[in-house]
Amino acid sequence: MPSTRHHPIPVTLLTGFLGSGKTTLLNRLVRQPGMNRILVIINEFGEIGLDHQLFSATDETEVVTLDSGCLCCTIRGDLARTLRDAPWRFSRGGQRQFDRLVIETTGLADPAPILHTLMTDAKLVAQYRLDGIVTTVDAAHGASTLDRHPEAVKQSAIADLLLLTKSDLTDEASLAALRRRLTTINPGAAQRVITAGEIDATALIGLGLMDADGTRADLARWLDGYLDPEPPVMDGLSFNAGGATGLSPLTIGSREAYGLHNDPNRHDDHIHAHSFTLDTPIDLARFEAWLDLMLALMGENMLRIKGILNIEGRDRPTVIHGVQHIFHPPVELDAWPDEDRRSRLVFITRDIPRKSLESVMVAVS
Ligand SMILES: Nc1nc2c(ncn2[C@@H]2O[C@H](COP(=O)(O)OP(=O)(O)OP(=O)(O)O)[C@@H](O)[C@H]2O)c(=O)[nH]1
Repeated sequence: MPSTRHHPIPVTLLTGFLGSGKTTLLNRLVRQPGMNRILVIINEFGEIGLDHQLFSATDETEVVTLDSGCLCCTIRGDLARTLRDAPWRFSRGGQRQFDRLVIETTGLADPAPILHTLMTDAKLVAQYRLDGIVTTVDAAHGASTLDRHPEAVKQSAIADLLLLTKSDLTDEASLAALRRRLTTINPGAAQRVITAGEIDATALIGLGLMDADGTRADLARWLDGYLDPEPPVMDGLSFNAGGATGLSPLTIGSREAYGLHNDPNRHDDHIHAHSFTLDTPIDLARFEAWLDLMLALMGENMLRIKGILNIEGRDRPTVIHGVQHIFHPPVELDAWPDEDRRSRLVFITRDIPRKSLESVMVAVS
């Protein structure tokens, strides 16, 4: 079997609501030059309209609960097996036939269990690394889908890149309103408007935290969508820089700033992105204790956590990356990407008051 130990295969998770254009996008992508060495796994049983040599569909008949035993960690057993077997199944003469994996989820799926599997299954952790989460949003029906389906809100909330599809079926004002709404749900995700799945494949690559060599030159882009105090579409942003504690909280995307009024029945009004910068190095033991407690208490509502940490006594930055209560093992980067040595953390949460996060952030700094 080809070794993947030192070069885990990058994985792109492609999610998005039913009919939002995932398959259309994939069919266009795999035809682009240099994209023939992508393995596409479709986590869906039934008719598949993908015109590609290297793909595998999984059969959702068996449900497996991972070790943590909770509902949000149930995954289709067949998918986990397909992922484990793929490197040898798609190899010829001992040579793996693919360099990148794309997993397309079913439109109604919560993508979290798939991410959990990638992060916790020891064999998969050695074989693969998550490169990014791409979510398609139907520009024509996106707003009503977000209104009616919490799965769609969650798919948007955890994305690294949001692709607004079917822009030909909507008008500019509706598209702009949808974009603003998505910005409030997930201010750090880049947004691209596409038609008929037309996008350069390179735009979907390298969205994650780590480069293959363990450094991340573009770390700023990864976090700064959340941290930029003056992003162009976000007037009304409240920014409280500095303070006696050295804690610089940044509240992003208040709904009123976008002309959106809070409505507890709207799914996305429960989702908030909270960012923090910490000027002083973090006490690791206290931070870990806090994180364990937070995740135990509100794991399922902590949708995504990303952070670069300046840990007391360490010269190099440590990055953390979690989906709900599951974390990638923390990774120490080779070097800080720039002069900024502050710890930066982003939490995308559902129904977690900012104050709960804030009080403990002060405690660890
Ligand atoms: N007008 C228009 N139609 C599109 C566009 N992108 C996709 N479609 C159509 O939308 C329909 C659904 O697209 P799919 O690519 O099958 O969507 P999907 O997300 O894979 O759907 P599921 O697998 O059911 O979740 C198809 O009829 C596509 O031809 C677009 O940009 N414009």
